[in-house]
Amino acid sequence: MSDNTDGAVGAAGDDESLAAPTGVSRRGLLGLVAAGVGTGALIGGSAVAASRVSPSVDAAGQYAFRGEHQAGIVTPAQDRLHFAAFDLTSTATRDDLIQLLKDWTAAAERLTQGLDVSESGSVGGPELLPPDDTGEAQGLAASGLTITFGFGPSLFRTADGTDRFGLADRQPAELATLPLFAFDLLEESASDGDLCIQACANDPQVAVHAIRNLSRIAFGTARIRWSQLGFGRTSSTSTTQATPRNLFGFKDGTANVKAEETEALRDFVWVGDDEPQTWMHGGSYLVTRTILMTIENWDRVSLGEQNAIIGRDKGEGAPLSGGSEFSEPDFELRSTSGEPAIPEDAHVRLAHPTQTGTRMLRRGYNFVDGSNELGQLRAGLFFMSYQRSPQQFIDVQSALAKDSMNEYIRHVGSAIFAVPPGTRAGEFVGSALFA
Ligand SMILES: C=CC1=C(C)c2cc3[nH]c(cc4nc(cc5[nH]c(cc1n2)c(C)c5CCC(=O)O)C(CCC(=O)O)=C4C)c(C)c3C=C
Ligand SMILES: [Fe+2]
Repeated sequence: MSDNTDGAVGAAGDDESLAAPTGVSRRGLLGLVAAGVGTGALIGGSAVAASRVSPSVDAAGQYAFRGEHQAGIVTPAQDRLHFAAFDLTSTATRDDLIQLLKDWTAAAERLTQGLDVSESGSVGGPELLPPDDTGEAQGLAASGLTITFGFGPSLFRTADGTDRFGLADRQPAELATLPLFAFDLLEESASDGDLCIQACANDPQVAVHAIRNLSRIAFGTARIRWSQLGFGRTSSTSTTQATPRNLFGFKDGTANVKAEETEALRDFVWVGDDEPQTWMHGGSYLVTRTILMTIENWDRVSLGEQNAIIGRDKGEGAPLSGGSEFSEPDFELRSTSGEPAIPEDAHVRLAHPTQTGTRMLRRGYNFVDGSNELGQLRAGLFFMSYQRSPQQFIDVQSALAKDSMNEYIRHVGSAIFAVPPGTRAGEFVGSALFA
């Protein structure tokens, strides 16, 4: 498999590629069943569960769970997110952790095929027992679901240095809690975690169903520490996708590392063979930042000032030095008054590789989590970035200390996870860590 395939087997539903899905939707599956084609031949030779075989409500494709890299990184960013960070319970043992990862692997592989978590699923089990699957995804297609797992620093060593699971000597040197940055106002309720699961799909119910059922499987071994729903992607991760907009109304993701940039993925996203912890080869580091955006204040800022803060124009997303959306910014260009066309404290100037010396793959989502007593929305950007080294994020975030956007945002959550490489046939997620 090439560097950027990420295990895709179907078109899997980004807005531009929905027209040509090649994954087998439940509706398509039923048609083939009716035509006498054995279902075992269609889905990896495994028997298809009796559950969730009602017609699909859409025809989005599927992504293979197994592959060289975990799906959900360079996979074209789906429109919906449910993210959860977990802590192991105080009684959980190394064997419990391994069993959990095995159970999660089996369930995730089924879920990404649009199936219930087990063969008996939501309605196929005994009447006297709670069903294996909660059932709210019955009748829904796979919807491009990807499930991506990560390991936090506290899985390797607790805050007081305890090696709970015999993993301390397998901790990558770079996997450490991020430093406190200027303006950070971090809340424990949105930070850190032993494990994480990122579920992305084009149907919110499918993403929520995945997290709900995976957390149910973890009962007694791990529980959710914090979680976040996202309703609209704020990045494109493939050149086949249109650039979406964040809640400031700007195009976001224009200069992102894209799935088609094989060399950039190697240089900036995938952990290379030089990492002493071999179990991380082909993996990546995920940073999450819960960033509140004071949109009521932002909405009172003039268009010209908004453009100057970002360094791009709100309509096209073109750099203020001119051109169109994908033109390279010219940071040397000055206006007739002698001022830089892209201000010194503009977001894109400070975050640009010419300033930071690095890039990252951003995969964030918009969120609105209710409102406060003043009627202000608790809105923001759930920022996620994948990088070969956490230092890349640290360098960019440090450069953003001078960002004029800081007046309108507040970082309240922060976490880092080592995301192991893809799971091959016969393996469970992260199995090389325990070898
Ligand atoms: C530490 C990394 C970054 C954080 C945190 C971050 C927050 C953040 N960004 C926007 C809006 C935009 N960001 C844009 C570009 C951009 N942002 C980062 C990094 C972080 N952003 C990078 C590396 C880049 C690319 C720089 C480049 O190479 O040109 C843009 C412009 C469009 C684009 O290229 O994506 C916008 C708009 C918000 C609103 C925000 C926090 C709420
Ligand atoms: Fe940004």
